[in-house]
Amino acid sequence: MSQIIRPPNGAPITSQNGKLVVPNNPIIPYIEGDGTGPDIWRATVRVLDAAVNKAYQGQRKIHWLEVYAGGKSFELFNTWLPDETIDLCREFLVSIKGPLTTPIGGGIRSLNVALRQLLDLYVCLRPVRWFKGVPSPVKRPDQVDMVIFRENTEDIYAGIEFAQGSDEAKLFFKLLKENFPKHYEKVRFPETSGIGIKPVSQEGTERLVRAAIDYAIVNQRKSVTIVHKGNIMKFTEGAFRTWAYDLAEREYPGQTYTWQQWELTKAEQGEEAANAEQKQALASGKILIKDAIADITLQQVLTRPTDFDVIATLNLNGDYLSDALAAQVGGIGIAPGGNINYQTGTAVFEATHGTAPKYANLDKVNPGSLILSGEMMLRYLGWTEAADAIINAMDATIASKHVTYDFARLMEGATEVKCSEFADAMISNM
Ligand SMILES: NC(=O)C1=CN([C@@H]2O[C@H](COP(=O)(O)OP(=O)(O)OC[C@H]3O[C@@H](n4cnc5c(N)ncnc54)[C@H](OP(=O)(O)O)[C@@H]3O)[C@@H](O)[C@H]2O)C=CC1
Ligand SMILES: O=C(O)CCC(=O)C(=O)O
Ligand SMILES: [Mg+2]
Repeated sequence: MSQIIRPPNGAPITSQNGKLVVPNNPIIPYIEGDGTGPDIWRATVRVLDAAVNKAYQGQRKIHWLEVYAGGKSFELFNTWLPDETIDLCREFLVSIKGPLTTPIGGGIRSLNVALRQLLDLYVCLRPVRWFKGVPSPVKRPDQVDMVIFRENTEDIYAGIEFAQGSDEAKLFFKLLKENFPKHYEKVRFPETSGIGIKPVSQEGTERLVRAAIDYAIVNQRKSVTIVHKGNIMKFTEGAFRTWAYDLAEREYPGQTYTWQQWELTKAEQGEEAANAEQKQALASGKILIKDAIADITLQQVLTRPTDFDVIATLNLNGDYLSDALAAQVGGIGIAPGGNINYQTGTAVFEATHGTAPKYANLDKVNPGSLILSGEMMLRYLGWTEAADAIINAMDATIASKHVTYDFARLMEGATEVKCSEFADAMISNM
């Protein structure tokens, strides 16, 4: 690739003793993205620059560096994800991206997933909160205030899959037949099966759960719910639950109380004693670590949202849950996220939604998710005043009912604005 010109007046963000060191002129790589990516990026970058300028009056400024992935990269360099992009994201630590297309059923594997795996961004952090006035399908969207910690490097997304009839699938089934005959018997139609493998490790689980508990402590949250399908997938999702509980009890005995402890006390001393122990632990300010099976979770986040606060879950569950929860607070147009490695500091911020290809280049979709991902990025840098300016402008713009099509179609008395006009409105509301 190497046509990349580094901004001459910018400086890199670095990390020292696990803390980010952010200069006033950081270089931040960005990937425009496919489909609606360029539209929402153009809107977002203006809002982010305006917020930084408003907050710091020219004392601080982001120096943007375009790096390439997806369709634009393929057109320019004949490669979907150049090594240089990964190297630059690693070098400059913090970046932001638009969505990238992944073909279904064949073709290239997900570039989004590849970025997360190559940079080892083990947390996909997706906060879900409601902005006053946003149309929602539920009666009390204001009760939704959850933060999803989705494991981002393992599970079925590891990409160990063998296509039906391929040499790999044949070899794999031979291995299964010869070494694990009882398991092989369970594959109902081996000749016509594709196969996928789901690795879930103790290390991967622990670093994710540690990040979720640390977040809960710092942000004074009440609970962390471990969401899993451990009744069915005992040694992956079930183990995730056990490792999560064990980690909380081992590393955070002074700050957490777990349902696993409750079970133990109940077995040894009876339910009343267990209830009293939990009550006392929570009264003393400890965070409750509990768990829920993934299917019922999808119902209960709707029916009793106040039971959920921080959620720690596996990759696939987290993918489903984040889109479902986004719907409760107004949809995927306002669902931000960040992919983070808290050990190295490396992070790539991105919206929860995809490329929404039918709206590409129409200047139509809601840039809110990417703007709020940028807001998360600014907060991550410690640029709190600029992040607050974005939240305030988002509140004011929604309150003025100047909104993109997705909100306008459900909001009484709204004026539908284009993607770029929503950004204009936010900037004028700063
Ligand atoms: N991290 C990433 O880069 C991700 C990439 N993808 C990829 O994106 C592609 C398309 O995926 P798809 O499943 O269609 O999901 P998308 O999220 O791209 O779009 C689904 C629908 O969500 C709504 N939507 C999406 N973005 C916005 C927005 N900014 N404002 C308002 N509404 C929005 C639209 O709904 P409506 O039609 O009701 O207006 C749209 O039709 C696939 O290739 C997929 O792999 C998917 C998810 C994440
Ligand atoms: O990589 C993709 O195309 C989809 C990813 C996705 O849906 C997500 O991360 O939420
Ligand atoms: Mg998704």
